[in-house]
Amino acid sequence: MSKLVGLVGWRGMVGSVLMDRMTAEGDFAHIDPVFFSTSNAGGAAPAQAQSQRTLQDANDVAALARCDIVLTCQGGDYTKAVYPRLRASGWRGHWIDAASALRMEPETVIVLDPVNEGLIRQRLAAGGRDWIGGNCTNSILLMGLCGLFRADLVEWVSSMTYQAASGGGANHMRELLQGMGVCHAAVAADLANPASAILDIDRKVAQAIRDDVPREYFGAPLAGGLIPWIDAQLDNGQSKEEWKGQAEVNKILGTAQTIPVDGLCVRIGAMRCHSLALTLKLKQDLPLAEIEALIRGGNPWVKWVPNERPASVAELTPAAITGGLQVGVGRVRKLNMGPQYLSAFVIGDQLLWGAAEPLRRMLRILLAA
Ligand SMILES: NC(=O)C1=CN([C@@H]2O[C@H](COP(=O)(O)OP(=O)(O)OC[C@H]3O[C@@H](n4cnc5c(N)ncnc54)[C@H](OP(=O)(O)O)[C@@H]3O)[C@@H](O)[C@H]2O)C=CC1
Ligand SMILES: N[C@@H](CC(=O)OP(=O)(O)O)C(=O)O
Repeated sequence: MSKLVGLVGWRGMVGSVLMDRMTAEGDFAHIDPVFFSTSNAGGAAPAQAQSQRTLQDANDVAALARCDIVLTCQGGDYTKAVYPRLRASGWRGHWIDAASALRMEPETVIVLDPVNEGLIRQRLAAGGRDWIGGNCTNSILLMGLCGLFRADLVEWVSSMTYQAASGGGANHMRELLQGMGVCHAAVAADLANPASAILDIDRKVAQAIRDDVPREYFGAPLAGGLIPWIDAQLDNGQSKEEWKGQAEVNKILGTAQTIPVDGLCVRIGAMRCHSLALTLKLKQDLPLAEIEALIRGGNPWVKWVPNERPASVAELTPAAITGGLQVGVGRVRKLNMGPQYLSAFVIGDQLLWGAAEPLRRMLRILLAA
C-alpha cells in the first residue's frame, strides 16, 4: 500500500515548484498524497489527489498524525506552531521541511543528497525522522563545488552573493518587476528619441529609483540597484543570511573541524537565480586541470563553464540557468594572492536545488528505504 504523504504549503511558490517536479518525476505514482491547507480546509484538493480529495486542515494535529510522512513548504511560523504539537502527540512519522526553523536542531539533517547522502543514510539507520532543506545559497554553493569539499581540499571560503528576488517570496518578485516598469516609464519618451541626452535620462531614472520605485517588501528600491543586506542583523555585524553560510555548510558536510565560510550577501534584480562569487583557499596547490576534474565530478548537475569570455557571458547567467537543475560553475582561476587561492562563480535556480528539489529527493529516499 502506498504511504500517506501529507503535503502542506503545496500552492505557495516553493510548493508549486515542488508539485511540478513531483509530477515531472512521477512521484505521485509512489504515494497517496493528502493535501493540507491553512486557509481552505474542506475545499477541493488538486488533481494529483487520490484517496483523499478534499483539503485537510493543516493545523489539525490528528489529521497530520495519520500521515506516514509530512512534507511542508508552508514556512517557519507554521513549523514552529505545528511541529512540536505533532511530535508531542506521539507521532513518529518523517517530517520533511523547507523552512529554516529546525535546521540547526541537533537531531535534524540538512538534506542535499548529491552532497551528503552518506550522512542522510547514517541518520536514517539511527532512527532519524527530521529532514530539513538547506538555505538556497548554501545548497547552490555545495551543489557547484562539492567535488572540492569531498576531496577535503577547502581550507576556507569567502562567499560574495548575488541573490535573486524570489528568495524573498512571490511579492518580492512582483515588486522587482513593478520597479523595473517604473524606471522605464520615467524615461519612455526620452528613450524613443535617439537625440535625447543620456545624462538627462540617467537623472530622471535616478529620481524615479529614489522616489517612485516601490519598496514595500524589500524595504529599499531594488530595480536598477541592489541591497547589500539580506535577513536580520546579528550582534556580530553579520546578516542572518551570512551567518547561515558557515553554520549550514558545515552541518550539511558533517565536518569534524569547521571550515570557515563567510562573506557578504547582496540582493540583486534577478528573478530566481542566486549566484556566488567565491574565493577559496585550498589546502594544496593543485594544477587547474585537476581542480576542474574534481569540480566536474562533483555530481551530474554541475555545468562546467570554461574560464573564457564567450562561454561565461552565454552560460553563467540567470538567463541560461533559470528554470533548470544545472548548477553553473565557471570563472575558475588561480588568484594573485597565491597558487592555493582560487576564484569561482557558481549560479543556480534557487527555487529548484535551493528549495524544492532536495525535499523531493528526500521523499524518494524515504519511500525506497
Ligand atoms: N522563497 C524561497 O526562496 C525559499 C523559501 N523557503 C521556505 O519555504 C517557505 C514558503 O515560501 P514560499 O513558497 O515563498 O511562500 P508563499 O508565500 O508563496 O506560500 C506560503 C503559503 O501561503 C499561502 N498563500 C496565501 N495566499 C496565497 C496565494 N495567493 N498563492 C499561493 N499561496 C498562498 C499558502 O498556504 P495555504 O494554501 O495553506 O493557504 C502557501 O502555502 C518559506 O517560508 C521558507 O521557509 C525555503 C527556501 C527558499
Ligand atoms: N533567505 C533566502 C531565502 C530563504 O528562504 O532562505 P531560508 O530558507 O534560509 O530561510 C533569500 O532571501 O534568498
